[in-house]
Amino acid sequence: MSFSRSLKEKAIKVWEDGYNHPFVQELGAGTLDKEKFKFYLLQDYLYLLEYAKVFAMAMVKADDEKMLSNLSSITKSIFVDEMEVHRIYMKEFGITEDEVANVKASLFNRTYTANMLATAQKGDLAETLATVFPCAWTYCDYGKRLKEQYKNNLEDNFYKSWIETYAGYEFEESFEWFYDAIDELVKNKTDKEKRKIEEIFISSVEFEYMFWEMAYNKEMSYKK
Ligand SMILES: Cc1ncc(CN)c(N)n1
Repeated sequence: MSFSRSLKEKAIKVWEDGYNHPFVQELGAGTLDKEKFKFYLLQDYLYLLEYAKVFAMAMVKADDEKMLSNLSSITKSIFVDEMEVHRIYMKEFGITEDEVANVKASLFNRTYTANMLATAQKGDLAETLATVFPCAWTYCDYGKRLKEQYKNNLEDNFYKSWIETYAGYEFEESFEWFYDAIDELVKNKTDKEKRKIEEIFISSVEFEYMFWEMAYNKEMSYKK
């Protein structure tokens, strides 16, 4: 198995805990409290703005045309395809543009995005891709699995658009190039440098888990 594809196994415990998190499972079953989803949606909107900046930082580190073009396409797909899901649900919830403009990022959301941006700022291109790789890969994996697991009641599921977006071919296509790109970038790295990339990847899987947890508990800040 290639280095990039083996990364999931390195984080398998928290990866599976993420899939089995009540937020993800209840979303799949269609039973998730809409207020929890609304909280997630608004926080995720802010998250995606910061996530897109990591790709902009990756572009500055890239030299070849293919890499630049892939990074530019995924950034476009964040604003066009992923944000479309947000627009659908925001309309459904009657969330106004004013409301969106006034949302404050939760403490954990700020922690997660600050970590991604700091990794991108300090690291090379491989490290920058490793910090955002789980963001795309876990969503694709969870989306596909939910679609299969809950196929019998998908039509009536309020969260069908979310599931179908992340289970869809377009989403997978937007980041599939990551596997070969990471394998190419680590070719000349030492074992120690590869371990660092693994650690960055695992951290982001952990952050993804905690994002579900934050949303499920609608946690804006610390608890006393
Ligand atoms: C927190 C989070 N992580 C990942 C994704 C999928 N790009 C997302 N929309 N939100």
